Amino acid sequence: MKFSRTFLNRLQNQSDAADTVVVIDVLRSFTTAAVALAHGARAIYPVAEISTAAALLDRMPQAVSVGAVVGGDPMPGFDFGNSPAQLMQADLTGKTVVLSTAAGVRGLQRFRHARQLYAASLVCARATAEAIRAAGAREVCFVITGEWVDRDGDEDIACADYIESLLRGEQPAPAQFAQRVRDSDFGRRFTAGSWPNLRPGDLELCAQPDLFGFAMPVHHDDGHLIIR
Ligand SMILES: O=C(O)[C@H](CS(=O)(=O)O)OP(=O)(O)O
Repeated sequence: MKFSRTFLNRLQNQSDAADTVVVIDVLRSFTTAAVALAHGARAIYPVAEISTAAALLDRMPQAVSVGAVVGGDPMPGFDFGNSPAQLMQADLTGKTVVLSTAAGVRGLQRFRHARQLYAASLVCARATAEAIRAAGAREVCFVITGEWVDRDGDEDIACADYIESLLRGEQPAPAQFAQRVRDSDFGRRFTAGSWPNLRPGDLELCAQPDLFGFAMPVHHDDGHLIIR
């Protein structure tokens, strides 16, 4: 198996990886998505544009809207912010979720034509590695969504390192990757006390390796991406 990395927010090095693409967003989109599925959501539509989210919500009035703007403040008018800790308290049994976030969802849309596409975070890292192996991947490209001019993105790089190590047949110690999530530039904002919508409870959840035993393959449904 061959491995590569792409950084969503760099103009350079944007490969058009077409085999297996793993879009990583530990803080917080794909931890939020995993919690939503674990709490009963039947499907998640990751949409980048607000207009698309609005159209889907019009078509599916029972759907739950989850999202945040760049920086992490909740999307105005949505039912929930991009907060896994908040969703842990919600009963989403049988619900459809429309997820609109600034980085993770954009990464999925950017690589929507990959042969196999996964949304991944630390809470489902081992299950993601197992799903990739079972699908017979030849080339795996990890997309790092959390690197910005003022953030190192190491929460996502750590998750990529962990999944890649598992795929190489190594036995990595999960705790070191969890610590990197906490120590990342964005991770430290959750404990700084100066970002009211970035709360420590979210960081604690996002830094739990393999909390869930399922992967999040992304499929196509009537012109939209869908995670079931
Ligand atoms: O809401 C979040 O935690 C982040 C904010 S930002 O876009 O990285 O500034 O969004 P996400 O898409 O989950 O990375």
